[in-house]
Amino acid sequence: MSDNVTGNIKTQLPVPSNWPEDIAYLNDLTYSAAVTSEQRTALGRTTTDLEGHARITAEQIATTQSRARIRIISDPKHPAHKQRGLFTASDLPPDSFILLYQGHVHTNSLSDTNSKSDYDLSLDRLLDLSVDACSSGNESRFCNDYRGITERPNAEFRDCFIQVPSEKRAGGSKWERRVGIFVLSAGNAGLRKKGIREGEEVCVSYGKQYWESRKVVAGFRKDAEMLRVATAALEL
Ligand SMILES: C[S@@+](CC[C@H](N)C(=O)[O-])C[C@H]1O[C@@H](n2cnc3c(N)ncnc32)[C@H](O)[C@@H]1O
Repeated sequence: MSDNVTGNIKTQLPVPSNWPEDIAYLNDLTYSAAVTSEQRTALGRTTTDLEGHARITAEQIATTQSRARIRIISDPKHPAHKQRGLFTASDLPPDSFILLYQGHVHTNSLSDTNSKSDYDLSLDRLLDLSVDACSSGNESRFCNDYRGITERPNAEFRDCFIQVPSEKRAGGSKWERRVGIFVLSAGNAGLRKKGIREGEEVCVSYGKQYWESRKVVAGFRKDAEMLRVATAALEL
């Protein structure tokens, strides 16, 4: 087994500043009992299947907190005022890896899904698995949608792989599927060639569907504030 493999498993980052007390801080994914061993196996890949995907090293995981920090948003004009956001702790060039999206992996069946979660992200559509960071996760759960904050997103969710030990695989390791947050590429015109500067907020696009479904949930809950925020996000 290589050092990388051991390192990925043993990387224990300290609970970061501004972490909420009622949420468990995770160093790796946890799995619902409903996730089958076949689904777990299918999340693993041999090196030949990894074409086009970033391979995240143990060192990149261990240095997460030198790139990403949580801040409580004090600007009253920010649409997530008094909530938390994800900010960079150093200058990050285009396409660089920021951090992994940690949380609880669950199947997309109704009984295994927390319909109230604002932190649920698809992990693998074909396998019908998602990662929910509602009750446990890492800094990534605080990444806000760009609408009302910046003109456009500066980061995105991307599929990636990390190396984990496997007694069954030759070489004693396998590559396992994760979702990470990455700085957007520079773009053909090079408009984003500066990447993200130290101290800037990391913002992705949740997609219109996220805000549409929040509008529906707000209607069910008769939550006027939630409806206002979702409507405002959709108007931008
Ligand atoms: C995944 S959480 C992001 C972290 C959140 N700010 C927190 O402190 O837990 C998603 C929630 O953050 C808020 N949020 C994220 N982006 C927003 C935006 N652009 N405008 C308004 N609210 C936003 C909404 O309440 C949304 O449901």
